[in-house]
Amino acid sequence: MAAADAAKEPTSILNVSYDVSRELFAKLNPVFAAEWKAKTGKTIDVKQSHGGSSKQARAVLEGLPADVVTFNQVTDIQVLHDRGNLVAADWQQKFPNNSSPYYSLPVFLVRAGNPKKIKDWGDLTGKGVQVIFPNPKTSGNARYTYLAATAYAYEKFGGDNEKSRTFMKSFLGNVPVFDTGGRAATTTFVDRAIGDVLITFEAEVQSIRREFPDRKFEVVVPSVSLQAEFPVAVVDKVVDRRGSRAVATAYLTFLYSDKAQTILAENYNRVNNPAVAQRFAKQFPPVRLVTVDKIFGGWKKATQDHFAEGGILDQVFVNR
Ligand SMILES: O=S(=O)([O-])[S-]
Repeated sequence: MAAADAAKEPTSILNVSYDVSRELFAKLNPVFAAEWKAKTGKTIDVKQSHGGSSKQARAVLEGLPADVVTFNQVTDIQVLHDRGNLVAADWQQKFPNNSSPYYSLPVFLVRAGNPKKIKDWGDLTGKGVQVIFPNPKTSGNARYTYLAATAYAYEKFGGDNEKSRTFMKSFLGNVPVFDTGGRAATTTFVDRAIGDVLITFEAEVQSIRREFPDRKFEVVVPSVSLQAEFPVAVVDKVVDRRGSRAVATAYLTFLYSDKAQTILAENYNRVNNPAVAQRFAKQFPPVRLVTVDKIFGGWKKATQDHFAEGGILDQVFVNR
């Protein structure tokens, strides 16, 4: 790089991320900064921004200068290409595993002793059970929950659409409040003590359990859940303007390193690195995971069918 360009290199980058990843990236960022310093002699400060993932994607489209995005759903990155040409068309090919350095799934957190005896999705539709998860219109986390429950219903009712819709109507009818993001849903369940079950990513559920040992929350892993991906991308338009491409790319590459994969697994995110996955295997109960591609024909179709204006979500929720 020419001296003039090097002089322009920024001393910070911004990672715009989903709602419940604050603490995770607060752990990863200083490790990356130390590695970057050791390798290049340069100081870098990785700044963080968090919120409901689709809301965050909209903010980036509206000008929030993200050098990188670390989201929880491919559509939230794809929209940055489709609507703003901010990321490359082939962004999913830029990093391993379709640019998804880790994965997770929605699981349940219930109150001490599991008083409502909640074991599976089918236990969440009964009278008197209150279910907490955020709004599928603004939160990727919530979309995984909604689709996981739908996948369960499809299986249970042998693909019968009417029965599945009735199931989803009861399920959604048991949600007393739809927060905009995953962390607000956590606050509703933990601090406001509303609800019998919180449904969110396994990493969030485990971190709540560890943070509040005296509350004796219990984790329940349902019989089937949906694989959640956590895709990442360099925001080309921003890094080219700011001169931060090298450090932004190194940052996302770092997420695949043994060190970062270990931190991810320590924080209850499932990883693909075989050695790290094996070392942490005990903390991840086996679960049958289905995918959006297999059950719903991919995110594009799932979004059109379920989450678009007037889609199945609007129909089953409004008509409850
Ligand atoms: O951002 S989130 O609500 O999907 S965790």
